[in-house]
Amino acid sequence: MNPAAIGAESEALQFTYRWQDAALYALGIGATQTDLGFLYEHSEPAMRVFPTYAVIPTFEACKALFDVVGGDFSGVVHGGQTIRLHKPFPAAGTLTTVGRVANVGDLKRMAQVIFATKTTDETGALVCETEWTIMYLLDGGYGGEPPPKSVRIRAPEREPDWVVEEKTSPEQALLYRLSGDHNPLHADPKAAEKAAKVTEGKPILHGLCTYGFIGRAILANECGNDPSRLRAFSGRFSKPVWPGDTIITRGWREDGRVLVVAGTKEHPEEPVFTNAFAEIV
Ligand SMILES: CCCCCCC[C@@H](O)CC(=O)SCCNC(=O)CCNC(=O)[C@H](O)C(C)(C)COP(=O)(O)OP(=O)(O)OC[C@H]1O[C@@H](n2cnc3c(N)ncnc32)[C@H](O)[C@@H]1OP(=O)(O)O
Repeated sequence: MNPAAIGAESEALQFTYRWQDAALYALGIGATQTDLGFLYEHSEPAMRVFPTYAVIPTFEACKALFDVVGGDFSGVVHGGQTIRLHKPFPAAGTLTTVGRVANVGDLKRMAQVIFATKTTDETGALVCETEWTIMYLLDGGYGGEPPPKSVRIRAPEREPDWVVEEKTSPEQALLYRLSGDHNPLHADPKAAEKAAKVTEGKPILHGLCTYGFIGRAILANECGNDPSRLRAFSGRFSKPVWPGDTIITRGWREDGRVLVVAGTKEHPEEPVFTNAFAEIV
C-alpha cells in the first residue's frame, strides 16, 4: 500500500447517462412495478432517479485512483459507503466527478482506503459527494498508520418504526453489474473462491446493490419516494449478502435522523449493514 497516495486526485471525469441507464440501475437494486416512476420515461410527474444512483457516476473516479494506492484487488471488498445529496439526479444528463484518496490506513489484519468524490452538473452546481471505504484483505501489516476510529452508531433497543423485507433474485448481481461494477467477485465462482474467507466460495452481492435495496426502503418509508428529501445515507457492510438472500431492513426515527440496520433471513445471526443512518428533510 502507498500511504503517500493520500491527497491524490483523479482527473475531472465526465459521465453521461440516459434514462435507460437510470432505469437499469433501478432494476439492479430491486425496483418493481410499484416503482414505475423510477422506470418509465413518460412518467407523470417526470421520471425520478433513485438517490443512491450517486455511486454510479462517481465509481470511475475512485477506480482511477486504484493504481496510485497499490494493493491486491483480488482481496478487495467494499467496507462502507456514504452519499451526501445536494440536488436530485435528472432522468438523463452529464455529470463531472473528481475523486480523491482521503485516507490509507493499516488495520494490521487488513488495510483500509477511503476514496472521496465531488460531482457537479452542466451548470457547475454541486450534485453529490460520496465516500467509499474499501477494505484490502490481503494488504494489512504494511507498517502504516491505523485509520481514525469510526464513530459507532447503534440502533435503539425498542421495536423499529418500520421493517421492509425484500427477496433479491439469484441473478441480482448479474443484473446490478450492468450498471458499471464488473468485479468478477459477483459473477465468477473462481474469483469468489480466491476470496473464500468472505464469500464462502460463492459470488456475493455487490455491497452497493444491498445499499440500493436499503436506500429504496428508506425512500419509501421516510421520503414518500421523493428523492429530493434524502440528504445523506451512510453505513457499513459488516457481512456479505448472497444473490437470492432476503434483505430485512429496520428503521428507527431518532434525534432527527433515521437509524438503520439490515440483516438477511438466511443468516439472521449477524446484521449485514450496520453503523447506518439517513438524513431526511
Ligand atoms: C472505490 C471504487 C471501487 C469499489 C470497489 C468495490 C468493489 C465491489 O465490487 C466489492 C464489493 O461489493 S464486496 C461486497 C460488499 N462487502 C462485503 O460483503 C464485506 C462484508 N464485510 C465483512 O465481511 C467484514 O466486515 C470484513 C471482512 C471486511 C472485516 O471483518 P473483520 O475482520 O471481522 O473486522 P472486525 O474485527 O469486525 O473490525 C476490526 C476493525 O476493522 C475495521 N473494519 C472492519 N470492517 C469494516 C467495514 N466493513 N468498514 C469499515 N471498517 C471496517 C474497523 O476499524 C474495525 O474496528 P471497529 O469495529 O472498532 O470500528
